[in-house]
Amino acid sequence: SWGYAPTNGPDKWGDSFPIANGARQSPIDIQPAAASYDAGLKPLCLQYDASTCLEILNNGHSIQVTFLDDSDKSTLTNGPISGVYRLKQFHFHWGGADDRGSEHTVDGTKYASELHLVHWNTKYPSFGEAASKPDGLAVVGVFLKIGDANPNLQKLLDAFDGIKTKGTQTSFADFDPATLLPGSLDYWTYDGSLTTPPLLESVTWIVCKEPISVSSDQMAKFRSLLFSAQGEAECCMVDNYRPPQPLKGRLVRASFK
Ligand SMILES: NS(=O)(=O)c1ccc(O)c(NC(=O)NCCc2ccccn2)c1
Ligand SMILES: [Zn+2]
Repeated sequence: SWGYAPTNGPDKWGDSFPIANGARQSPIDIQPAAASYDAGLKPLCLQYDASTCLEILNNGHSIQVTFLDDSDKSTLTNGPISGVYRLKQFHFHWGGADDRGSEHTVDGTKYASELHLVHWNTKYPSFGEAASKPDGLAVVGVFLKIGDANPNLQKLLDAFDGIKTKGTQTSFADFDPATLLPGSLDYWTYDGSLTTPPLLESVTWIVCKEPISVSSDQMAKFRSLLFSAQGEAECCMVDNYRPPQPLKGRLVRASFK
């Protein structure tokens, strides 16, 4: 199945998922000078309840923290979207070294990692239903920039020993994802897709301009995870990012001047 190796990575995804060459694929290179300031864009409203945090898992592509999404306890409202979107999960993408790892880039600049907070539109009955609709999902992207250690990542990193291999998970309670947001919620927004197969063109992307910090040592913890399952030849979970895709005439709007 799909992955990030030369044999099954991003350049091969189009063989099984032809939408890989579609009109609204993600990620993209964001060029701030070409973005259009839209005074009509509202501030993001992210309201999360730590008690909805369920577990942390290694799904063989990334590490993912999943949330109870049977009520409007953890939601995204306003910003570029209308209605209420529920938080389903968050996960990361990162590189094999500090000079790469993010999926979106800014004027070609790659960050060491990128956090994705995945929300689905409650006008649909579930994430799975929403994932196939053009307005079904909204993902907030936050860049991780190498600098001081980030204390808000530590609880997450401390859980990694229990989820080293593909298919492992552990309970993970009382984590507030708002602690991973930057001080400013200025953002760029554009219509895009899932950045992994099935590459569904159902995502309103909301990429924060301000990164959060992560230290080199903390990044090394991410790189100690494995793509491989227990008993398989060990394969380090690194470079699990899709490179930028053609903009194909799309408009990128900015919430700030
Ligand atoms: N990287 S991303 O675009 O934020 C993102 C967000 C939510 C996702 O479910 C995915 N992709 C993902 O989970 N793919 C494998 C499982 C899946 C998800 C959706 C529909 C069918 N199968 C990517
Ligand atoms: Zn992602």
